[in-house]
Amino acid sequence: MSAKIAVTGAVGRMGRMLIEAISQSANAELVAAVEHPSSSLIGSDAGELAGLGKNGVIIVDDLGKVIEQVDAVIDFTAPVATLENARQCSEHGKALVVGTTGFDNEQKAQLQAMQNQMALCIAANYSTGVNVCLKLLEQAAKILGDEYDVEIYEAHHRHKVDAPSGTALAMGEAVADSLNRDLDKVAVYGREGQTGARDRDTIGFATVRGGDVVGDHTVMFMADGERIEITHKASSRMAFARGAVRAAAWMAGQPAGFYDMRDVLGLK
Ligand SMILES: NC(=O)C1=CN([C@@H]2O[C@H](COP(=O)(O)OP(=O)(O)OC[C@H]3O[C@@H](n4cnc5c(N)ncnc54)[C@H](OP(=O)(O)O)[C@@H]3O)[C@@H](O)[C@H]2O)C=CC1
Ligand SMILES: O=C(O)C1=N[C@H](C(=O)O)C[C@H](O)C1
Repeated sequence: MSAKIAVTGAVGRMGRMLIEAISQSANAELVAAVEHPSSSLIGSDAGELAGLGKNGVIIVDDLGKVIEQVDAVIDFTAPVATLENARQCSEHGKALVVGTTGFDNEQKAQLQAMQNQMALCIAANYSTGVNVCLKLLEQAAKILGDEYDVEIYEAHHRHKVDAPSGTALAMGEAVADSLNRDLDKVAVYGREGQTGARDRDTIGFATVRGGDVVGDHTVMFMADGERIEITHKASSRMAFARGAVRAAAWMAGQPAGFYDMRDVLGLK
């Protein structure tokens, strides 16, 4: 049986891609689409906006109007919108797949506190490739230990509003945890001026924004005489969308609790 899905942020870059990915999935069915109340596209056909032709799903301005019809919600919007949608999912016990990035610590805590009322999946990146990279990074960091300097580079399109990317932060956390470091204490977000020599335990982040770059991430482990680089390059948002739809179909059958894409892929 296919899971009945609502997509929030339905007209956004990821929203449209998610609607297309659902149309290609045997395990998911689009039953609702939600957009910002101020959008001129409320009342439009979601399939048509995604370039698929009419599918009869009319875009509404509030998740509350459609939530009873769904098994799971996929939300790729912005932190404030995601928190509001999560509150509605928790009140109705609906599964939620969160793709939004850029939460502050307070927002993260508010989201995580809802895990007892709903099946909640949060991942900064739903592509299979990035989740395999996270696993490889844990292994590399454990083997290489403290002798290698770790730096993380990411590049995205000119419209991205948060930095560093959620994926870069997740990669930093994977490495820091494996090295028994606290990322909040060792992260360096950019360097300028007389910085002094590199502090051994730091994990540096470098951010590039421009053009239509879908998402590039490289983690470098550097020592005297050699360097290892683990790189992921996304060339289509479909890689994220397919993963999120897979997660939503899986989450629809899960008990309340906190999950990420590595649970969905069986990588834990
Ligand atoms: N986890 C993953 O695999 C991936 C995560 N992302 C993340 O997903 C998020 C969305 O990315 P993207 O699709 O490129 O962004 P877009 O800006 O294209 O889309 C976001 C959508 O959410 C809507 N939205 C924003 N704020 C609100 C609000 N307060 N209430 C209701 N609707 C709102 C926007 O409407 P409006 O334009 O009217 O504000 C828009 O339709 C980002 O955080 C991004 O980092 C992206 C790709 C992959
Ligand atoms: O905003 C984007 O586009 C992306 N955001 C996610 C992130 O912040 O890591 C995932 C992906 O890299 C694309």
